[in-house]
Amino acid sequence: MSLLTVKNLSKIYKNNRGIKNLDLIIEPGEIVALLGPNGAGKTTAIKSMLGFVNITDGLVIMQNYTMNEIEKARKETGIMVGKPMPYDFLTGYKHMKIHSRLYDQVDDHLIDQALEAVLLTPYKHERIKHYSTGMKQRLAFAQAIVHKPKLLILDEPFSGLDIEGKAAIKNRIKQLCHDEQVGVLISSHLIHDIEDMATKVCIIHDNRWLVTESVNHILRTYSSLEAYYLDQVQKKVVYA
Ligand SMILES: Nc1ncnc2c1ncn2[C@@H]1O[C@H](COP(=O)(O)OP(=O)(O)OP(=O)(O)O)[C@@H](O)[C@H]1O
Repeated sequence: MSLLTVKNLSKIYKNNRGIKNLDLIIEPGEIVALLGPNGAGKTTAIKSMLGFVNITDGLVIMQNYTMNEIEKARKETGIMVGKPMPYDFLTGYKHMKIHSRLYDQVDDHLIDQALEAVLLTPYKHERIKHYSTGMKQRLAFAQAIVHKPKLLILDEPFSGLDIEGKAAIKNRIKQLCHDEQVGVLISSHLIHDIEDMATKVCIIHDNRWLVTESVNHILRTYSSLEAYYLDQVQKKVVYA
């Protein structure tokens, strides 16, 4: 059974922008990159799947829940959307402790594991107001994985991260997919951020879905994901 099925999803704002006709499936163990330039509709697509905005049309089934039960689906999913906004006066550890009250199964061991995965162990008793932007981003990822969800939905998770922070998060994502068959959706406007981990790419451009394709399949024909991406965008311009 798929972890996420999105069919013909559209969210069209009054200005006629947003996202149109998105199709996407995430199976256990897959890392799906939602690729598109700034303003393409990535965040709108993710907010629509998660029920944070009312959709215009389409179908979403997340971990066997329909849109009517999206709150249950969200609780079983690891989510990073928007700028992290933890309480500055808490320590990283206390922040995780309070967040974890949402879940029965999260104990100190899981909190420590999540903080370790994002290299925050040495700073866990420091107040968040002393964290850098990248440290807050890493804390947001720790928060997303702490309850061991089977599905992760991450909107631009690498923004503001340095090389080590990015590598730590990528390694944990790959490990979760490989060892625990977690499925992951990662949005990015940078192919280089996802090319060493994505198993599938979903390209959106100009507020429209273009294509969803497996990376193995793409690399049989194209020399790189970048070449494939540029070809898809070029075809769209020609046929528009
Ligand atoms: N609340 C809103 N009302 C009207 N238009 C909106 C709203 N939110 C986003 N848009 C428009 O919808 C389009 C898609 O925006 P979205 O934020 O989803 O893009 P994105 O791909 O996530 O971009 P970025 O990479 O810059 O974060 C943009 O043209 C944006 O201006």
